[in-house]
Amino acid sequence: MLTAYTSDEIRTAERALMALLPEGTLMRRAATALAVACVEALPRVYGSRVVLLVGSGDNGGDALYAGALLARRGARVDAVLAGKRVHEDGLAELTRAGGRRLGLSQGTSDPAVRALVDRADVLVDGLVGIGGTGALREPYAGLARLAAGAPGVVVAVDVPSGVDASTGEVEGDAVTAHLTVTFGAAKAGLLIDPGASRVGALRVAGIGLGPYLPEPGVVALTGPDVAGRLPRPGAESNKYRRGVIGVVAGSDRFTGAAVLAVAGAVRAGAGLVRFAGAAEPVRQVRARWPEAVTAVVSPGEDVKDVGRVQAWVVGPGMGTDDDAHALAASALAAGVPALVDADGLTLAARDRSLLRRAAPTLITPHTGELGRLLGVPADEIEARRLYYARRAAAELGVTVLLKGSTTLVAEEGGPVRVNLTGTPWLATGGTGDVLAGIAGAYLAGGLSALDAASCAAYVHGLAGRAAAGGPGGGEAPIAALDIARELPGAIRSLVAGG
Ligand SMILES: NC(=O)C1=CN([C@@H]2O[C@H](COP(=O)(O)OP(=O)(O)OC[C@H]3O[C@@H](n4cnc5c(N)ncnc54)[C@H](OP(=O)(O)O)[C@@H]3O)[C@@H](O)[C@H]2O)[C@@H](O)CC1
Ligand SMILES: [K+]
Repeated sequence: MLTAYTSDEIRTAERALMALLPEGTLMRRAATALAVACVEALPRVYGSRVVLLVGSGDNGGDALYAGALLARRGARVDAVLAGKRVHEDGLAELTRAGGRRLGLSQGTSDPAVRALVDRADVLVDGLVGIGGTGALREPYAGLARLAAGAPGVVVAVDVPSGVDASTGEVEGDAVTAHLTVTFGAAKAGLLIDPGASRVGALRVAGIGLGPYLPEPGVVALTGPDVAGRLPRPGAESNKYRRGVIGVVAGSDRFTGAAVLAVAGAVRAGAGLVRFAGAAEPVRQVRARWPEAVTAVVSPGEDVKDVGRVQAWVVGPGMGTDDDAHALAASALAAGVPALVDADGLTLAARDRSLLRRAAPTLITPHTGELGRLLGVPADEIEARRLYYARRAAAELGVTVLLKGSTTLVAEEGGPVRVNLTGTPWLATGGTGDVLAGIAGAYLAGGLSALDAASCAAYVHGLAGRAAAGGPGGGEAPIAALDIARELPGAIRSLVAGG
């Protein structure tokens, strides 16, 4: 499991470790790791051009010491000093190694600065790290904009400047890096958008902080974590023991969501799928998924008549009228785990009592749906994903899977799980319905809401990548049903350790 921390947690650990070590040890460890990363990013070090963007704090100090190491290996190193102060020892080290310095007396539009940035093979962003607060101020903001047009490799020191290391929030200009070398442990903000998309490749450089770190507030499951959690049939299994999932989805107007949710459930390995809905979606589901047991539910009927299930999925495409409300309420009245998605969430936004249940409840909103549930604009949620995922879990008393550029799974009292698989190509109609089916199958298979949600997000992301053209993620458009098709292969390679 990858663990991630806030700036304060890192600082506390850093203080505890620093008290045991000679002064400057940690910075030298950090600078060495940073210099090694720069060496690897360069075709050859000797004769290459390295430009350091240096802020006033220790983040700048790291850049200066790393620059000194590169200068000693024959690189031409120029430091652009952006702050009112500079890490004096770091600057002295760079100067001794033959590096040069340039002030910003003429501002960031200084042609000399632009020329350096334009010719840099590697541009090192040492403006601010975990000490950064709020939107980048000038002249740092101007340098971040300049870095955006740099032709060389942009390497961020600890955190891309302008990204809040604790939350991933980005208030103004921020550096977009090709590679971020972060020290001691991952910072939560490096895993969560909008910050995460500024990070590029992430390298965590150990500097000995491990024993001093607290319980993490943010974690990410890795492949083996997910493989170890997935429900798998044993010799004693039968379709009922493996988990029967009930799906309440679709309407005479919207039939696709029903087919897609059932597809996710079947392909994720549900023992049996029971589908309940209006006549037309039932017809469509029967035609596409003969494996499912279907029942037409007329207005006023109770879904319980469909048969016993171990978990319900309620909502995709079911509509939001009174009949839909009654149907959702009858499924959610059952004392088994339930997943509420899409129209089910719109209904819950109008009537929160739908979510007040004794059995575990998982909601799977995108930012717009969560916005309606909390009464907050969607773009505000997009900007502060970690905060709102946590708040929703606490306020609504449910497990929250917040979809979008980085999927988060939050439950009160525990660390938030970030999903690291996926591809931007997943942002297309119907993929959420497939995800609901997968997570519902895992709930029915006996996983907790937290595990069902995070394992579903993981395999959904893997299948999405495969559908887009390859295990690492290709660049091809995908349709939602492609994800269901790729699921068995993705799960197979995950379980095999691939
Ligand atoms: N943790 C570890 O174990 C290790 C940590 N190490 C390193 O130390 C780094 C932390 O260093 P740090 O504490 O000196 O803070 P840092 O990030 O350099 O920035 C602080 C300065 O930035 C400024 N500033 C702030 N916000 C701003 C804004 N919005 N816009 C513009 N300016 C802004 C503000 O300057 P001021 O405005 O006061 O002049 C403030 O003083 C850490 O990220 C890692 O790289 C390694 O060396 C060793 C191991
Ligand atoms: K930085």
